[in-house]
Amino acid sequence: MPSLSQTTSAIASTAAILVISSFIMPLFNSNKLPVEGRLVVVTGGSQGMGLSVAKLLASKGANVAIIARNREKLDRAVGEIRASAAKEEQRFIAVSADLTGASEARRALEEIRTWGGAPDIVWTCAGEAFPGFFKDQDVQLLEKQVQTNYLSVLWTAHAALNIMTQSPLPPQSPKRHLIFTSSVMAFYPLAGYNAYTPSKAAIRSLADGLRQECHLYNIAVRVCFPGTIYSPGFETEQLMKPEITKILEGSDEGQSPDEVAKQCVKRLEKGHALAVSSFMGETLRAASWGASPRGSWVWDTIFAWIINVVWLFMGPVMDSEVVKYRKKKGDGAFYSAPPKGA
Ligand SMILES: NC(=O)C1=CN([C@@H]2O[C@H](COP(=O)(O)OP(=O)(O)OC[C@H]3O[C@@H](n4cnc5c(N)ncnc54)[C@H](OP(=O)(O)O)[C@@H]3O)[C@@H](O)[C@H]2O)C=CC1
Ligand SMILES: CCCCCCCCCCCCCCCC(=O)[C@@H](N)CO
Repeated sequence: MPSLSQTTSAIASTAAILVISSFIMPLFNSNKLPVEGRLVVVTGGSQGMGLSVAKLLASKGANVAIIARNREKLDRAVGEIRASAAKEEQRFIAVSADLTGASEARRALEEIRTWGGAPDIVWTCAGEAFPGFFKDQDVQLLEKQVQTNYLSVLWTAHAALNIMTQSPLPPQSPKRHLIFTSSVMAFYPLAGYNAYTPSKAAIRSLADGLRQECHLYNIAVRVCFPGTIYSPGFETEQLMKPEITKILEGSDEGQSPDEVAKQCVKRLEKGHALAVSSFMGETLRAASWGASPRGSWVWDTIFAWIINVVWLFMGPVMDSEVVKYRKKKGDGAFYSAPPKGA
């Protein structure tokens, strides 16, 4: 039996090693996402999180190309991005394209290649949510959300990878990156977002598979999982969001687009494959790791054990909110109206 003093000193020295190494290790950790002088493409870069990402990377010295549909918003955004630049010689361009079409995505990226060469980093931020009850949404709206949230990423990634692999970098160069934007709801779907969330979950799946495949080209594949972002898109979605959805997502504090960009970039610079932007994101990710690479082996493993137990209680609590809401509104309140004449 070790004595009490032996046990105490073992614990104390382990703690000391952990504390000291947590100060020393960062000194050896290089930035995994250097952007200075490199070409970054940001889809959905004309507003919200995409614009914040573009401005932040411009402030770190990147040349930035943004893609979105609306020309006026694009032009205004490029002005803002240019104003954030670190140096005079950085270059910026805005390309208008609807990324839900494969040929448009290809054209936009080819236009950028002609302008500035093959991109080093392609970060997809384009996406939009139209919350509502699944059964009440018309099929066009269901399809549109798959197109804007999933197909736009699929086409962008496909075109980008083809362009990147046609102009290989010298072996010692920092890695090229494909970065996708999903949502914390890829980890925990909520009522009212069922036309949107599956596309965000598909993005995570695409990233996990492509990350493995892209080791063939030494290209890093990453995903960000923001929670609520107080963006122009969020204001629009609030107008149609069911009350119960607002209740369910109410415990998420939300972040400004600038804060989301800052938090995601910080974690991508550390090399996180699944980059969250908040503690809520970390909590929701904890029980959803599967085989994805962890950010911190020790912390993510211990936290996952804890959260797996927490969900035993939180899952039913969240579901019971919906049942409570149904009872408050009266059973049958959410049924569809019978067809006319029936
Ligand atoms: N807001 C939130 O609470 C959350 C958002 N997210 C995700 O984060 C990302 C950024 O969200 P947010 O900051 O709210 O963005 P916004 O909705 O404010 O902006 C969306 C951007 O994407 C562009 N875009 C939309 N559709 C297309 C298209 N078909 N082709 C090309 N560009 C398109 C828009 O420009 P234009 O309309 O001119 O094309 C705009 O630049 C999205 O992927 C979103 O799904 C994730 C979690 C939470
Ligand atoms: C383990 C215990 C945790 C239980 C708490 C669960 C709370 C869930 C909050 C989810 C917030 C969803 C924000 C994403 C929004 C989004 O993607 C859209 N706004 C798209 O635009």
